[in-house]
Amino acid sequence: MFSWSTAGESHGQALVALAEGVPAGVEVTSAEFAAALARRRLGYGRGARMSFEQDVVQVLAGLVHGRTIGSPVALTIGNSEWPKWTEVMGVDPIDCEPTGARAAALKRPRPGHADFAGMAKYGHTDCRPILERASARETAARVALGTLAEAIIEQIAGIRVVSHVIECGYVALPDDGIRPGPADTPALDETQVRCLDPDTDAAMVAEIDAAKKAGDTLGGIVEVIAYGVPVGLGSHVEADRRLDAALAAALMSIQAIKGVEIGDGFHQARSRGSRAHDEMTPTARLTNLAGGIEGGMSNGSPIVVRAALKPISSVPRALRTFNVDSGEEDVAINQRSDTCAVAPAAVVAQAMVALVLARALLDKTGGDSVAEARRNLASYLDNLPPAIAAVLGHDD
Ligand SMILES: Cc1cc2nc3c(=O)[nH]c(=O)nc-3n(C[C@H](O)[C@H](O)[C@H](O)COP(=O)(O)O)c2cc1C
Ligand SMILES: C=C(O[C@@H]1CC(C(=O)O)=C[C@@H](OP(=O)(O)O)[C@H]1O)C(=O)O
Repeated sequence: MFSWSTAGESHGQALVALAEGVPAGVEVTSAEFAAALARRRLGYGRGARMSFEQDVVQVLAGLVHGRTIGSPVALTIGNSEWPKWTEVMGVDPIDCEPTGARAAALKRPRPGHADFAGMAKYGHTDCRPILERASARETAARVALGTLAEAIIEQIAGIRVVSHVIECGYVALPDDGIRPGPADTPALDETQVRCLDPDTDAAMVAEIDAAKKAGDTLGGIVEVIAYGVPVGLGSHVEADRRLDAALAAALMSIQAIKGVEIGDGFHQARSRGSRAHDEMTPTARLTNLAGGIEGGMSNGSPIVVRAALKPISSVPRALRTFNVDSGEEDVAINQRSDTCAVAPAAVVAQAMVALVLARALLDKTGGDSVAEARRNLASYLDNLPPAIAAVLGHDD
């Protein structure tokens, strides 16, 4: 079974990513991992850390001459800032207390962060051990894994995944605004806030500037679209095999994501049934309000999912909190934070969707190599009942 995990702290030596159940013969290069990581650093509204830190990716295992060999894929993303943090974040015991600005214990849990609940749960009186792992720095490892997942799903099934920003603060892409196609990732990379509509992109930049000027932060809504997903990934038969449930959990696991929508889910809820569902003719689906999933299974239409990102929690206009030592009122610290991370969140959401689809696809096809998985997929699709193949457009 395809599975993955990450390790690493925000100011530790490196992030680590591990993927298991990877078929042999997936073509992917170090340069592709690096390009995806660079994409996650894009986006207007990011803080200073994005400009001085680099993601140094190194694939350690599972890949030989640009192809997976069937063994686990392991990689690290070195933190180029590590030399400044060795004293505070070093793994071995030290003889004396660390010194310097970075060493000061963080005693004021920041609202909207993991600090308060994490200190209570793990028994710390310093926020550092909590914030180091709660930080969205970890999403770099997920994006690296997503690069592998995108290669798996494209090379076995021709699936292409894109992500964009549809809302940033009060600015929204109009309902009839331009949506990215399967090959639009390079065009999206050229935008400021990952929105192809130039007027909306510019309005989002202005919204971020206004929030920053007011000492405030912003969230937004991202959309991920997966094209070319074969019918029948996921299943209705058991709760934990539902594709919509897996996608919702994966997106919700991203730091600061507070809402997930499959297709036009919230709009559907406000509609009458006669307008809420995607009718079929013998040769086509007429709409895709369901976002490509019915009964927990892909239905052959593009998969469309959205995720809502809360505003950045470290608000320059300091939020009220308390000091964990004195119990007295205080305000939260705020250092060099992002103003808005909606563009990188879209890239992270894309990675999470690719990871879920890679698992669902390999669950369906089986196969220890790309070639075997492809043969199995072709055999399944070639044997669909003819009238069903006709609706999907597979009858030619
Ligand atoms: C790509 C990305 C970048 C982020 N950057 C920041 C940041 O610079 N400052 C901040 O306070 N929160 C940032 N966050 C959000 C925090 O990580 C998040 O609010 C915090 O971990 C608590 O979120 P949770 O309640 O969903 O766990 C970022 C989130 C993402 C997805
Ligand atoms: C480092 C990254 O994002 C970080 C995510 C983050 C948070 O609280 O989630 C807070 C900021 O870090 P710091 O507080 O150390 O300045 C961001 O820069 C990254 O995305 O690579």
